Amino acid sequence: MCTAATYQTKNFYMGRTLDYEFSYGNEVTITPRNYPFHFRHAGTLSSHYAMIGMAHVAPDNGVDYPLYYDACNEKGVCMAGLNFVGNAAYADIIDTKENVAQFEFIPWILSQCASVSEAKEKLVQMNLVGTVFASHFPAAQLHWMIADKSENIVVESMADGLHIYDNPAGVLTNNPPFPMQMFALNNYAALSSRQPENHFSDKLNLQAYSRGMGALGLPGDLSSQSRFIRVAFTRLHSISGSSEIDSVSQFFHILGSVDQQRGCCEVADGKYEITIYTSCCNTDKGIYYYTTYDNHSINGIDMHHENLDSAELIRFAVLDAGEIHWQN
Ligand SMILES: C[C@H](CCC(=O)NCCS(=O)(=O)O)[C@H]1CC[C@H]2[C@@H]3[C@H](O)C[C@@H]4C[C@H](O)CC[C@]4(C)[C@H]3C[C@H](O)[C@]12C
Repeated sequence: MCTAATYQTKNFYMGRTLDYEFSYGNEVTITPRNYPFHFRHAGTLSSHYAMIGMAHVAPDNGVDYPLYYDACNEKGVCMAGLNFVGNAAYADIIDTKENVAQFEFIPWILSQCASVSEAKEKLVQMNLVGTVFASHFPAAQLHWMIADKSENIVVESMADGLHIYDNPAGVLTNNPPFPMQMFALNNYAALSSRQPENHFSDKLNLQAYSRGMGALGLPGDLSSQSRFIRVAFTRLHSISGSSEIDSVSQFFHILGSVDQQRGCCEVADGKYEITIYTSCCNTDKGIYYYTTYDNHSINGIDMHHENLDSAELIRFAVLDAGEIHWQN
């Protein structure tokens, strides 16, 4: 399971949890402006917007290629891919369209679009195809959130075509398709961050005997529908200062509401899904923050501290080891 969300304070933030039972091996990866993208069907882009995000880097014709999971570009557009297993379906190649392989979707949008509005224009001419990166990497079955400070959309490629939805909740998880996730919010319209009043019956003296009872009924399990509701509630009620540390700290608390602990979600005999990493990107400043399952300290990488005019990927190994700051 995975969850992505956005958050607005003085700056605009987007991040995700990456939940899975094993890691493909990922690094925080900056693609500078002059790294040539050789798209499989859509030609070569020699110069483009720079981006930073989490990627598995693999050789492609002798050159390192960034297989992004989530990323943000220097214009403040960000994008995350989340599992959509059983529902994702990619199209066949159509000669009259711009054919984009599923693994190229994040770089194809982020390298060329300065806003979600520009991304929407690109999507009109795009045909998302199932071309694989390599034979040992079958096409990932995903759907995507694309956001900037003004707009948030979800893109789902299904057997009946490409769907683009506005995302007023600012959240994406996994199955079912996005319109069903949004519809389920209707069931929780009565939930509140305030204490409840007794609407049950005036014949009974019902009391709020504990704090937090306004949100009684908020689903606590790890299913993607429940995580969608829980993160939407947490995000929409979130209050924080607008400084960088206040905002980033609050963002990690929002996604912390759907953190997956080892042992609670068994996906095969003895195999458990966990939150491998949680990310938070300051999309205005191009800073990528992350924590990992064992490393709860917030680590940060600022793309503007690197030479963004270069032509080679800039890669940072994830700091995975947990640390305790002893005070005596
Ligand atoms: C497994 C990841 C998604 C995690 C997730 O959504 N878990 C939820 C599980 S469930 O639905 O609730 O069961 C996805 C997100 C991004 C994916 C990767 C990226 O798409 C980049 C390449 C794409 C290649 O086709 C496959 C390898 C790959 C390197 C992908 C491997 C894997 O599918 C990743 C890492």
